Amino acid sequence: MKRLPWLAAVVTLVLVGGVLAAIARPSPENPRFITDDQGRALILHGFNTSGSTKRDPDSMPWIEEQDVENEYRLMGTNFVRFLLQWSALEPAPDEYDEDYLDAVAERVSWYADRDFHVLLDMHQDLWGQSITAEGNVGNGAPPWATHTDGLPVAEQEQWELVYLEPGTMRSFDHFWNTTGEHPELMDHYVRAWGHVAERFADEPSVIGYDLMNEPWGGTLQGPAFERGPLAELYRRCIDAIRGADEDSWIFVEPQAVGTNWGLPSALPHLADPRYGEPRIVYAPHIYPLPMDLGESYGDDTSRAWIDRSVDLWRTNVQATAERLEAPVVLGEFGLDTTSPGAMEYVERLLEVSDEMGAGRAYWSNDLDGWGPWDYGNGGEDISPGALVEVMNRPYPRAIAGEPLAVRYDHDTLTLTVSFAEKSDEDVTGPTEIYVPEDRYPGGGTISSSDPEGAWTAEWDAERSVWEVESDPRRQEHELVITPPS
Ligand SMILES: CN(C)c1ccc(C(=O)NC[C@H]2N[C@H](CO)[C@@H](O)[C@@H]2O)cc1
Repeated sequence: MKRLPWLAAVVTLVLVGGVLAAIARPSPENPRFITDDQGRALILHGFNTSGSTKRDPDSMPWIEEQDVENEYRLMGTNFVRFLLQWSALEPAPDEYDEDYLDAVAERVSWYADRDFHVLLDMHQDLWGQSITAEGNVGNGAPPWATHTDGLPVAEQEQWELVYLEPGTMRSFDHFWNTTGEHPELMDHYVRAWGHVAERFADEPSVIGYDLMNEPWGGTLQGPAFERGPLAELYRRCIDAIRGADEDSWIFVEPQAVGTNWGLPSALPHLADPRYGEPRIVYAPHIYPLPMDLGESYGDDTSRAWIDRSVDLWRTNVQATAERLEAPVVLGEFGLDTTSPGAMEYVERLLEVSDEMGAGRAYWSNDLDGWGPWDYGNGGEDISPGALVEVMNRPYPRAIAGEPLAVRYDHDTLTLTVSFAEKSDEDVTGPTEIYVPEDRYPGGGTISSSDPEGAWTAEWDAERSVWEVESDPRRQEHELVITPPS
């Protein structure tokens, strides 16, 4: 991609300056957290798995079970955004491929056996493979649901521009019923989600469903799209899922364009008909515009623009999460790990998601220079890349209370976890903190603000996790973990 620093600066200045004036306002921290069946707040930390799914003949990621084991051993992750393909799920109208779902379920079990939380992501990019005859550009929707009306779709040097191709625009316009000619498409999509929910409703490791990856409104953009057909799709999918699964969390994304850069979303509040607290999660992505334009975090001027974009993104994400009354999971963040300053950028986003109390999934677990692996010999030789050390950081997997703050100081390797007792709810089980054994032999040193003898900490060497039982008589607790003193 050509470097256009002056354009990056001008465009970002306009975006950040203009929108900050209109939108920026202090907003309360993340109003809620995703909780497990013991009422504990979950901090989700993991990867998108994987980009390779888009081109795999079976629509499966490249990973095998040993790769899941390696990921846990090397990085202690507890979350995976697992890519699904509608085209594999429903190869013909109302015909579901149960072998495909069996293959998904097998991979879910690999993660379940290691206490991961699995988010099933109905992934699309550029609508679907059959927007071009070669089938090598888009992914997601099946051919029978793709109506380009014969309009052209030319491949582009920058893949994103294919979203603007007439045939791609038409395919989306038919799906959102902007044309009024194919209302059946959204019907099928909604029923497909209902079928997936029926299949995984009783799988406790499936934490939830991400209804559509990076939605694109075609000729309908911005609030007209997000508050119109996108919200309609979400409401219908929520109802279909709740007809089969009362308890999983339902993840909704804003339109990608603009919000990936930090601009505000107009997504409206979405009701959850389940009995009890709503379980809707706001799941935006972040790809700062200066980086999309080729700037790197290693350049001081660009880093300043990127940091301002990240701050804008955070402000607007928290405003939308407040409106949705939803916890936040950063569904995608990532970059070319060989670019200058790449690891500092990742550290910054891990810090921001910690401060927001947000989960996060790095894009992506692939052998492609963005992922955590160095690889050679056609992918046969895989070894940990630079990203592994950055992602392999101590973090609280589950917090037995209401999180107040999670702070990791990578200079002193000190993790601080503060949380309050939740008097109004039953919370059972320990606070679980993953600590990488390599830099914290034996789990390092752990301390609590609770009185001596009123709290306990057990080191589970097999999982590399501290299990902490705190003093219920204390309203607030602060745990501090450092390398062995
Ligand atoms: C014009 N539109 C609609 C558009 C432009 C750019 C992206 C994008 O960069 N997305 C970032 C990453 N997300 C996908 C997977 O979800 C990756 O392939 C992209 O790198 C998305 C949409």
